[in-house]
Amino acid sequence: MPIQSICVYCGSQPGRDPAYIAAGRALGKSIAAHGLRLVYGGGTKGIMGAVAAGVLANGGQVTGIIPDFLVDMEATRHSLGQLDELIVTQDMHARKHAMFERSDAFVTLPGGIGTLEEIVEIMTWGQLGRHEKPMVFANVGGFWNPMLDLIDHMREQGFIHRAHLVRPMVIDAVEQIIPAILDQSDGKVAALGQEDVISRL
Ligand SMILES: Nc1ncnc2c1ncn2[C@@H]1O[C@H](COP(=O)(O)O)[C@@H](O)[C@H]1O
Repeated sequence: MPIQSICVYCGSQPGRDPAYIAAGRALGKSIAAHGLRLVYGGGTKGIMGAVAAGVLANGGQVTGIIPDFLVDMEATRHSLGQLDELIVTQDMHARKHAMFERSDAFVTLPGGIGTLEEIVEIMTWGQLGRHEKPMVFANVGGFWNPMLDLIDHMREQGFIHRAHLVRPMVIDAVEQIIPAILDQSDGKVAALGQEDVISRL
């Protein structure tokens, strides 16, 4: 099944380093340039807003999936009207399920607790054999290193079972992410030969 849509998990805040917002915009641009659809949480601020803006500014398509209560928290409600598809769910559970169902791959940019929860759930479902969709940590400025260390620690201590099912890619350069996902889905990731920028847990 060809990759058609990319789910991006990321912070609803911009973070301290301007590189995070720049990475969000660049990833959005890359998604649009490859003719793929962005699926994301519908936020219009922070890195979430930057990714969506990056897609829309480059003629791409965006599906925002947002729970009812968060629509009302969005000060810029009108901005949601700029998305070409907006799905409003009853609650967070329905939202996360809809994001999973509509996405062919998952990318995690820097973010906070919400972002962490989202990618951990996707890794959990992978470990349980519920999907084989590509997963990527966009390791902007080494942001995810503490998380990657924790996962290594869990593995060393014997808590990562069926580890072959939980093998997200770790990619530093945002421009490399979409090509790596497309190559993985073609079974070509080994041929990339870029172990310095693309590694696997
Ligand atoms: N304003 C928001 N709009 C949409 N979604 C939001 C918003 N604020 C938080 N969220 C949810 O949280 C994650 C990101 O959470 P962080 O804690 O900022 O990493 C986002 O995907 C939504 O699920």
